Amino acid sequence: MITSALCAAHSARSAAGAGAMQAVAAAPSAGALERALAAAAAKPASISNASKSGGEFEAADWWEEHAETFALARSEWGRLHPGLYDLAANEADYIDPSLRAAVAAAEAAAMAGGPVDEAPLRSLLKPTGVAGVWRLQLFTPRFCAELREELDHAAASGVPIRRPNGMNRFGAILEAVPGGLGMEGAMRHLAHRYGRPLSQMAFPSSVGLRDADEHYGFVVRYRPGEDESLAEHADASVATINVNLADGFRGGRLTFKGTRFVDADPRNAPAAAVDFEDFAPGEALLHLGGHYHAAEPIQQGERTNMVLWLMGEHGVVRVAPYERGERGRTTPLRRWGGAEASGRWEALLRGEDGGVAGGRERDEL
Ligand SMILES: O=C(O)CCC(=O)C(=O)O
Ligand SMILES: [Fe+2]
Repeated sequence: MITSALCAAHSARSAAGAGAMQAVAAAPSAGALERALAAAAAKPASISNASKSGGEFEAADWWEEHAETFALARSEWGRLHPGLYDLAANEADYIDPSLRAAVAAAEAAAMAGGPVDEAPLRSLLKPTGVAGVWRLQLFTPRFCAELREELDHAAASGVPIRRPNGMNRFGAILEAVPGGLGMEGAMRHLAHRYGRPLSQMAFPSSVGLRDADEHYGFVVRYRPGEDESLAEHADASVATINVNLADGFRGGRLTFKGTRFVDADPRNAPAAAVDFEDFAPGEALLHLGGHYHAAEPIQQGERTNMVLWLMGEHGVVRVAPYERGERGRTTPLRRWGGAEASGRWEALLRGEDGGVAGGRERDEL
């Protein structure tokens, strides 16, 4: 289990991330790149990405100490594809057109007061052969190519890049945490407009109104001689989106077992595999964070995936399934009310709402 990964990410975000973000907004200070490279050269041996579990705390103090310098150094080095950092403004380039259109239609219906027909959206979620694991085209191939190039560009600067989580050692954190790449605006947009409502729709008894408001986005990379596989675990998320970013590899299937707090003996449930080999760039998996999974060894080439973990405020992961009619359970109207919608339902969650929970919506609770 890597449930502590978020704790590290969240404390890092509040302790040093805010400072780093402010620093990026200021004019790049000359010499930050030089200072970052000097810090990298003097990197203590403990930052060796050695641990395959619990690694989220590896050298946390060192990353916090240098967070501002590294963020400044990155802005001095510059971005290769600045559009990636503003997903909201560049959706036409990056989000799959069918998904975009279906989401826009659902949002428009919700804003008009409903009803919201989710059939077009549901038809975009394809079965994978593993119950509870869905497949969808999320990004355009262009997004995938540009993100991979952006990671290579960031690595070429020599500014250290922090490991993505406690188990994966290679890749990058896309959030505004020390050692991360600072794409938190894009991750927030992806989570709020797509990840949250899609996971609420796919898993209505596990993902409620406020259970997927926060996000932790990162990239994992598998190649011979580095990370080749990933041990069985559940994520520090209520739901996870895992996007295939490239093709040209063999192996690396994900095997799934049961789901924590849902299945009686989840780790001893029979395993079923999803093979990324026939996934196009930009095709994604959507699964519950509590669904135990492992990555089989890569056999040939390199596999790079972008992962978005979704969770509630302060990194809280809701594990109890919702009962029918339980407050906080979503309906189509509530899911697609738009990025700002969750605030509209506060009254409902406090039990003060008289209108929204009535009429047509009541049947769906
Ligand atoms: O290898 C993958 O695609 C999955 C990675 C994963 O499960 C994780 O980082 O939580
Ligand atoms: Fe995982």
